[in-house]
Amino acid sequence: MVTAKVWVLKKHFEGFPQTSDFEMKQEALANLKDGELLLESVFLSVDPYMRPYSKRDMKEGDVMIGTQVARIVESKNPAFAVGAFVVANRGWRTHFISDGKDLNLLPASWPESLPKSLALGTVGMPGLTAYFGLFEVCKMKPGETVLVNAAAGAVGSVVGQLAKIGGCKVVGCAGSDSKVAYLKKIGFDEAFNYKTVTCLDETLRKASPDGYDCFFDNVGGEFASIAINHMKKYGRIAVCGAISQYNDTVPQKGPYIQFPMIFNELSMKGFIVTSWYNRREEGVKALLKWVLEGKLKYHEQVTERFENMPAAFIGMLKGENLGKAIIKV
Ligand SMILES: NC(=O)C1=CN([C@@H]2O[C@H](COP(=O)(O)OP(=O)(O)OC[C@H]3O[C@@H](n4cnc5c(N)ncnc54)[C@H](OP(=O)(O)O)[C@@H]3O)[C@@H](O)[C@H]2O)C=CC1
Ligand SMILES: CCCCC/C=C\CC(=O)/C=C/C=C/C=C/[C@@H](O)CCCC(=O)O
Repeated sequence: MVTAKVWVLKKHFEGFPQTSDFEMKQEALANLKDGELLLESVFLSVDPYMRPYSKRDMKEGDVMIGTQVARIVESKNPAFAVGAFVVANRGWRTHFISDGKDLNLLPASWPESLPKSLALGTVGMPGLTAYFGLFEVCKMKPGETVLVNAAAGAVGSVVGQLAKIGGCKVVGCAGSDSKVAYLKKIGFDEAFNYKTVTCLDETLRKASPDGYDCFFDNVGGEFASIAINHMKKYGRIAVCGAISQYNDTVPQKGPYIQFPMIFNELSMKGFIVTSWYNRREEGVKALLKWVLEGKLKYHEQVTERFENMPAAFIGMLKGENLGKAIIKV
């Protein structure tokens, strides 16, 4: 009998999550039935969506939502061999049983040399978010100028590099000087620390005096309200996330945005990456190719041990991660 360790949401978050909001429990797993398989999580993901989704989708006592790269350790399902690796969406747990219907095998072309954790980041949901957000929502064209915030993170760092691959000028911001240095290292044309600039409006103008064709917004809030005034005519805004608001206890008051929307006839579209999952294979194939060609660089903020998962989640929300935040079990 295998016993899984799981993290449950003990108490709904109020403001920033606290470690006391989580509780680790043990879960005895039954013996496999025909068609089932037993898996162990090898890498787990912590992502910003877990903060707002926990309020919308979870009740206290539920296992925290999330995805993992898992290895098949026992199989009574002929379609899945022991030793194979999959991406699953089974939450914060060390082991789980599946009937195989909710598993995505890692591509057969995945080279041994490439960390399998990338299937949770650059070559996984965040990378696909950047891919579809840029190509299908922003519809960026060569020669355009792209702005992206949270640019040193799992999604933003891919947005900037894909925009460079697409022949665009890229401006990004992040919350530390070391992250800004990283952005310049991976090819951003302009990068700034939004926490230390004296005037965001002036900084955005200086970075691109003609304005921006595409704005990939991961942050929302005041940044977005200022940035929208720097959009070129017919500019496009991909509303990807609003992490500046996820931990608010009192909703922020957003200034008036209709004027630049109308005056510059802007397109602004919210999107959720799972709406593009019918083309997931296309995206993963493209991202994997660019990584292997060295055109798409990656960085992972790896936290060791399952027990440290809440701290890693809180740290990511506070900006302590460079690149994708990952837990190595
Ligand atoms: N629509 C969709 O389908 C998806 C949307 N998303 C969204 O994309 C965004 C980025 O996600 P992801 O790349 O996974 O996360 P990141 O790896 O970028 O980590 C979150 C980062 O957000 C930044 N941040 C945190 N609080 C604030 C704040 N108050 N103001 C500005 N920046 C802040 C921090 O970086 P910094 O140092 O820059 O402050 C932190 O490192 C999130 O909003 C997320 O919800 C992600 C996946 C799918
Ligand atoms: C202040 C309100 C903010 C609303 C937008 C919140 C988050 C946007 C975002 O980050 C979306 C992420 C989507 C992630 C999808 C992950 C999938 O791997 C599975 C997620 C769970 C599920 O839908 O089954």
